Amino acid sequence: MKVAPSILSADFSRLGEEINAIENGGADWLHLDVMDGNFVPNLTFGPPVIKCLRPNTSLFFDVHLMISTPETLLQDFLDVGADLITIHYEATQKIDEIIEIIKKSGKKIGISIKPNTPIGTIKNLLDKIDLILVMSVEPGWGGQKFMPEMLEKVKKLKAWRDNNPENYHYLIEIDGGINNENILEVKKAGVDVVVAGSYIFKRSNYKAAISSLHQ
Ligand SMILES: O=C(CO)[C@@H](O)[C@H](O)COP(=O)(O)O
Ligand SMILES: [Fe+2]
Repeated sequence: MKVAPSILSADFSRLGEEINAIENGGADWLHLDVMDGNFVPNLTFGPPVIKCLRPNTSLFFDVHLMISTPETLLQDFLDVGADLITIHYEATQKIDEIIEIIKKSGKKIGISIKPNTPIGTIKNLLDKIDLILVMSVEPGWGGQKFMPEMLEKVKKLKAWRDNNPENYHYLIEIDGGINNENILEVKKAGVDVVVAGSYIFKRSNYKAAISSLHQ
């Protein structure tokens, strides 16, 4: 299982150093939470910040777009070095178009769903995507409480993929409230990639925090 620290809980005044520290601490991916103050009430950063971070690390850039109509900024995120772009199912009417554009660019495409969106809603997209991101908190902030009932979505996604390996190749990622107390349950449900923000960045030893999620 891969661990993708979310820089949302990092010290933004020292972002480059923080990323080097989690890279040296064994992070597999870097999770970048982009918020627009519209799809979610919070605001973070956009393509210029990601562009500055790109030469600083060789980590895989897992960009989680919590923005309305992501199609308008898609090319910018591709241009600044995103490796995987995850858009929210609830944020656009143009999912098929977005999937096409990202696939043509050679980058990976993920779809995310909020806690209240049933998993069946996106079933018809699963054969076209590289990753499905199950939100285990309401998107918008780090440091919220994990919603264990979201693991039912993970179990369904795993069963669908196991039963249809020719058509389904997606990774299952979970995001929100992950820590050393729920990680075993999360792993057992079938998650391939865990995002963790506050659990890692609130600790002084990032390596130990990342290792505790890997085990
Ligand atoms: O997308 C989001 C929040 O909307 C996340 O990626 C959070 O940043 C995860 O933070 P923790 O819940 O692990 O503190
Ligand atoms: Fe996220």
